[in-house]
Amino acid sequence: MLAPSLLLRALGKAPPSTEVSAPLLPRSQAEMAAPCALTLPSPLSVSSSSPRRSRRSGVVAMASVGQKVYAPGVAVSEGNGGLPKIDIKSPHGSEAEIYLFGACVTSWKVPNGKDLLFVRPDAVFNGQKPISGGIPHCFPQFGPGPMQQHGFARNMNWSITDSEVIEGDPAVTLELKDDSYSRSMWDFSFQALYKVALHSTSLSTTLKITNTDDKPFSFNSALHSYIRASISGVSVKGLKGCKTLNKDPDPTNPLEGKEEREEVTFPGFVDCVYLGAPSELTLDNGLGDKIVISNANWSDAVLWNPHLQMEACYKDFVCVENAKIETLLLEPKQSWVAEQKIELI
Ligand SMILES: O=P(O)(O)OC[C@H]1O[C@@H](O)[C@H](O)[C@@H](O)[C@@H]1O
Repeated sequence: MLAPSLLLRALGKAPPSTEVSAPLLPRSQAEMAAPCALTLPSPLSVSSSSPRRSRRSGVVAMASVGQKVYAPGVAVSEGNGGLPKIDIKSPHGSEAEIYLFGACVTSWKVPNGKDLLFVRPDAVFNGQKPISGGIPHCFPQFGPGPMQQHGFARNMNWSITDSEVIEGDPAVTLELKDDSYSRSMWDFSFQALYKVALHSTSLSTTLKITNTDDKPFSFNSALHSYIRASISGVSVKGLKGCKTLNKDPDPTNPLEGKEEREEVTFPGFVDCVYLGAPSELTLDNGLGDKIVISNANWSDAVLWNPHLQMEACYKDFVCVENAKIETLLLEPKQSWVAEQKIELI
């Protein structure tokens, strides 16, 4: 049972919307709709004053204002450190957990019970430091840069704006808006909407950043995905030919190069940005699983394994991050949308 104060935080500041949240775009549509930055004519949220339910082309949505009513397969509970988390369960047997702090997906279990994500043993759940593991956000800065490492979205509380069932599977949408904390680092008004949709063998996320200010802003971003692995057996396919920015040895002065390998492996420390990455990478996690990480509009990728810098856990994970490294400019009212799908094949 969630403590009342936590429940209030979980229910968040914004009323859930039910009418206009679209199912995840098929890849081709997402690409067409968002080649770079697109202007959406109308705001995304339509608020309701009482719980209600709508059904449109396979989408069932349930939401309430100030009441704990979510779509079937979606619940809010108390997680580590008393932080609220969303639990989503698919009737196909997969499940995921998302902390409102950082909108961080910390667990994604496929029907055989395996959790394909990894949370570092040094992760703290105190609502102060970002959660080190799962899929943290890097926004509005990937870094290094003038702001704190990876920006602020991973250490702010997001709120739930929508929950729905799409063709039998649950999905939730979280929202982040600027506040005094974000403005102390980045003085802009913005809205981030993050939709997480569970399927039997895949997890999709759609991130939409909207400039709600009256002046343009620039940002970059990444989904810093920690994938459970056995590092000596890990390989990532699909990056051959990409321009690389190798952050080893100096992250502030990365070395330019080109990836020549069909398969990238992790025999030691790796911290490398791949510019113009393809829309699909194949990861062998070294544990017997093949995972396809596909995306629309995340133009770049990052591979990271800390090796002996994190002696206690480096063997157990690899970060394969979809990223937008080259700075993106959004004019007032413009939005940028990017989608990621992680699929066990
Ligand atoms: O420990 P953090 O702040 O989550 O960052 C971990 C790493 O994240 C990676 O994305 C960066 O490329 C690395 O340079 C960085 O060290």
